[in-house]
Amino acid sequence: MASSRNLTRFWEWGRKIICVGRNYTEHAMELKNTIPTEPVLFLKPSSAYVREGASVLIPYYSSNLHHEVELGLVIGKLGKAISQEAAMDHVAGYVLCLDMTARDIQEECKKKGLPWTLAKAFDTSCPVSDFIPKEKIPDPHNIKIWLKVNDKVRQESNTASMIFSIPYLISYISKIIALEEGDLILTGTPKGVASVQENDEMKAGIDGILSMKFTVRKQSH
Ligand SMILES: O=C(O)/C=C/C(=O)CC(=O)C(=O)O
Ligand SMILES: [Mg+2]
Repeated sequence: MASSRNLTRFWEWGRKIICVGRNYTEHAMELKNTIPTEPVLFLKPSSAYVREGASVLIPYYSSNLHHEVELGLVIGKLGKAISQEAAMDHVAGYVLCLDMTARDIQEECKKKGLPWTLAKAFDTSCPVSDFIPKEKIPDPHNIKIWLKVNDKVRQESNTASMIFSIPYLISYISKIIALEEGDLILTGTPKGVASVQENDEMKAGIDGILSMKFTVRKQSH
């Protein structure tokens, strides 16, 4: 039976946010990571969502918050162990996302062998754009995504540079975690990640499709 919920406002449903890391060679290299042979996965809670008009917060325990602009895949129907051939049938649309990352905390977690939750999953760590219907992006492996801070370009790349394709990611993830309507997959960030400061304005976009703006504020204790 079809859901009565509005998929174009999937962030209100409280479904899963599954993030892929190190999916662009030049970004893996800028952080001195090896190039992965399988996707690197982590999760964010739905409380991480933030929409234009609200601020992105620097967590009180971090002094190095990084932006990561990413293409997001909005899942339209339930699937487990989805084949690569069927994968695109499970995509209902797209969003532009920021995977906000407390890089100083992530470095500490990596050194201590701890999970990345404090670095990646805090409230406001997942700004999202309006929903983009699937038909508006006929080839998601050939779009330009970009991010500016205070009008200066920081990230600019084509999704053609992803290491693992979208069908591969959907197939790989769904063997481990069932994908449900309203889930979001972040496909990884290209190179150029860097710090933002209080009062900075982040503007990000997909060429020819949309753009979005967020202001950075400090979280009070
Ligand atoms: O391994 C690291 O140092 C950092 C990895 C990430 O933050 C991965 C991503 O979130 C990404 O590549 O988009
Ligand atoms: Mg990321």
